[in-house]
Amino acid sequence: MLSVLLARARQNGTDGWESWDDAPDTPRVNGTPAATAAAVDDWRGDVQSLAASLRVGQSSFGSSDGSDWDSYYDEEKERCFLVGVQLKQQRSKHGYGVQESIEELGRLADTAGLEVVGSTYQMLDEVNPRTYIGSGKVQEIMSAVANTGATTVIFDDELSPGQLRNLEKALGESVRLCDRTALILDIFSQRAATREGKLQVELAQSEYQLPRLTRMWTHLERQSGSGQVKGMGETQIEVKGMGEKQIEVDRRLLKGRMARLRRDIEEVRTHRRTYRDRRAAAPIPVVALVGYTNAGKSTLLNTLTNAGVLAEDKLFATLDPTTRRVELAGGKAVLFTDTVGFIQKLPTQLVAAFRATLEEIQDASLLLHVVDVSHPNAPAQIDAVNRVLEELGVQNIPTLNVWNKVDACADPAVIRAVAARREQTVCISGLTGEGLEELLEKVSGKLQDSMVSVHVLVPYSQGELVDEIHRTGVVASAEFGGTGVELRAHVPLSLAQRLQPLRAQTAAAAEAAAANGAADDDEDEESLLDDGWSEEELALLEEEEAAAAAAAAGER
Ligand SMILES: Nc1nc2c(ncn2[C@@H]2O[C@H](COP(=O)(O)OP(=O)(O)OP(=O)(O)O)[C@@H](O)[C@H]2O)c(=O)[nH]1
Ligand SMILES: [Mg+2]
Repeated sequence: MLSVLLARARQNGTDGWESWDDAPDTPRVNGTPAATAAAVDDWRGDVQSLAASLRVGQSSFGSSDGSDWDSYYDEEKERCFLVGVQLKQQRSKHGYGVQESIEELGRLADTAGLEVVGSTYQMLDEVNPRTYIGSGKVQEIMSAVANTGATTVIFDDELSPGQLRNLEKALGESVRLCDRTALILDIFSQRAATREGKLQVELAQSEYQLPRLTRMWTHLERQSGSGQVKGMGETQIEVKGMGEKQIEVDRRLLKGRMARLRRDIEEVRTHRRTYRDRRAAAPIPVVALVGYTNAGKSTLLNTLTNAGVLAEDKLFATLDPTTRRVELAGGKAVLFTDTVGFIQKLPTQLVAAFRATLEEIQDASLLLHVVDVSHPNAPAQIDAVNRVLEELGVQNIPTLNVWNKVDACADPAVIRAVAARREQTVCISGLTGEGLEELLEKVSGKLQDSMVSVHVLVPYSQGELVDEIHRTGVVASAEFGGTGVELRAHVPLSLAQRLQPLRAQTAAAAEAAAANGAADDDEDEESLLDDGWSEEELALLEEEEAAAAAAAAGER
């Protein structure tokens, strides 16, 4: 249903074919013949302004058909040609189609500072184990490269070391080969800002390079000039020759470097863990913003908190988590954490590398799954994000679906109506501020759901606990008595556990205790129930305790 609505909401018609019957079998190679470009030289100014006006509101990656004159004349940038493959059995209803995936690859190339001059794709029953695509397609790419002046060919899927070698041989020395994984790794290495981020990316790059060392050599040797995608040759190893023996030496060097990187990462992580533990001791609930890259997570954090986080129309604008405090209605504080965006075909090395950074997500009390609901591929992006969340083992953390950029939808009213009918879904615009009040209300409600109710008597000598209950919980009543403050409140579980010694005795419980001759100091279920803990809360408490014990055992 959502996909139908989204299709209707599309502002720009995109794809050529919806079913396999419509799909062209051998798509034409797209490119800009040099001769044509020369012929239109005089029109250049007009075409450039036309191209610019067409691009308003879109990415700077204009068309995928190579008719991007603006870019054609950009002498500064490295020109690249994109190649995709659609496997017939892979085309699912919600999945990214090959054209959409190539368009996204184009945006990644743009982010990495490359100029896209053309693209092509092929539909296959299965990939060619030697060259990934068929030999006819390789020929087509060779002539497209000659026509467009491309110096780099980027494949939309990860190529095996053997496929890279064979394709490189076929395409010749003057063409640089790259795949989606190397491109994403390159963007990450350009953008990583913190020491931890940089170390993680370097480790991921090394893992990618290790089995491809021989081809990296040829790459490095040819790359003595300057190229803008340096991903594959980034690791600082001296390459002197090409003999097998030297390869072995370098493999060993690279492995040594990887071991050092792992140690350094562990050290940085230990520091961060200490910080997190400290934060956990003053339990302010953490709300993590997760979602597809470019969904608008940083914009939302900025609008909510003036965080000043870089938000831009680029993929992977954010790599390092930023955490900001937000006050909800009633003065309760929560921490909002912005995280790295996800993408379909996310390289496994990167999921693993960023697992540590993504611990921010694992610690969260609530996830906000931010979706660019104006994007034609929103359903596929939602699926891709859910898959990564599953991989990270956080699919059980309570989640609110945040449909962002409703202002950019062709028919916002329809989207709003659908969202209103769905559970746990809020429609917002991080840009205009629409829906943010409702969002914060829902956040507050969800957090309260995940809290337990307590009834405690806090002595005046422990006034700081009263502050903490007010700050992190929702207080139903507070009475100032002779010895302290009697509070009924909903608080986070960890605080509830610390408050257990201060449980207020109800009159009935006190009587029962007197009848038994002594207060029962066993924290058994009944006495907890007397203190106002519901059976459900007790079950929750037990569950959480068991989970915490299991997690602690796992860490050891
Ligand atoms: N029209 C519209 N544009 C938005 C909205 N929210 C964000 N954007 C735009 O979308 C682009 C991406 O926004 P970011 O906030 O950088 O997205 P992100 O999810 O942080 O992206 P990554 O850090 O790359 O994962 C920017 O150009 C924003 O201006 C919105 O509500 N409406
Ligand atoms: Mg961001």
